[in-house]
Amino acid sequence: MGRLQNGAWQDGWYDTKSTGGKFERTTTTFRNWITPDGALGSTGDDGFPAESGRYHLYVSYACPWAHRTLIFRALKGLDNHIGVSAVHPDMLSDGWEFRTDFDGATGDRLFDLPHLRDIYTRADPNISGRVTVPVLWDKTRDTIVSNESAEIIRMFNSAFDGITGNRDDYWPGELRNEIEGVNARIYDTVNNGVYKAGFATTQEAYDEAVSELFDSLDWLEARLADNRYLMGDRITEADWRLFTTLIRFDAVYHGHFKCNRAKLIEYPHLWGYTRELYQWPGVAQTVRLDHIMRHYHYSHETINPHRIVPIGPDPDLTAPHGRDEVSTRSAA
Ligand SMILES: N[C@@H](CCC(=O)N[C@@H](CS)C(=O)NCC(=O)O)C(=O)O
Repeated sequence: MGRLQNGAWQDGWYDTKSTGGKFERTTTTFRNWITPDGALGSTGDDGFPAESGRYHLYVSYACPWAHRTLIFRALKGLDNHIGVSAVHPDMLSDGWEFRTDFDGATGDRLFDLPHLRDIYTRADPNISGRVTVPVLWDKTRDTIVSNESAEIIRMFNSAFDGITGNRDDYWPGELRNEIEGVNARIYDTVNNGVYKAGFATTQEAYDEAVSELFDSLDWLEARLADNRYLMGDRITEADWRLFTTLIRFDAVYHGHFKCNRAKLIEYPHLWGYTRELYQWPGVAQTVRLDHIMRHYHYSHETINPHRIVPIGPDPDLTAPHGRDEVSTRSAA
């Protein structure tokens, strides 16, 4: 793993020395927005109109942030409008690679380049920063629209509605304030919380992260006892953002990242909720536990130096979820 410095690749692991053993996620670089007519979005430049076949998504099936974008592509009927390339699950000294010797790793379907970093330097030859997935690429302007998953899912939520006719809304105006509050806690203590626990290099940093994580899982368990989804009876982006961490929890975060006060399957409401979301039309195809297991255990040499991929749990994600009863209860 490494980063680009003025367009040149430098190998190296995350620096936690300067932050007292804490893992701190850096901010993303490309922040343009696709809009229905190419008008300026919240940040970046204008000129990225929604068009079928114009944009391409680079993902890792292992990555929870990229996973969000794959889910929104499926939920919003964008499969025939936005192509996908999936990297190899091993992220080693060259960063994400387009090798194809793993089932589901497609290679770079646009340019046949060897590394994801080549996509970044194609967009900007002097770029500095981390080379992360997801990346949303614009074939017309030959550049990166965005590499921020939270914003890509909001583009997918509405920008292409005129093309697909799919008007399902996971970011409804009347719930936005509440969603932002819930997202903030889940991002900090759950989505990123598992990484803060797993990448901590001091006991104090680990203790703090893991205790905030399990406080939040207790809070979510209580919330989902009386609410079918985080916002009640309506599924929103907050649920999909939480789902990509929950679906990885017992497979990698519990063992590999030492988030082992409890397993997900020990929380009846969170576990039923995870199964319901997994069984949502189009979602199961976006979940690749083989990529997830391989990526984390094989790529993080500092945590797992022998790169042994454990046998892993094999929970029945297709078992009846029983969540319809929660809706009935809260509606009654
Ligand atoms: N803010 C980004 C974070 C994406 C991210 O951190 N992706 C990880 C994979 S799970 C990655 O590509 N890491 C490579 C690196 O940090 O060098 C987003 O949500 O889109």
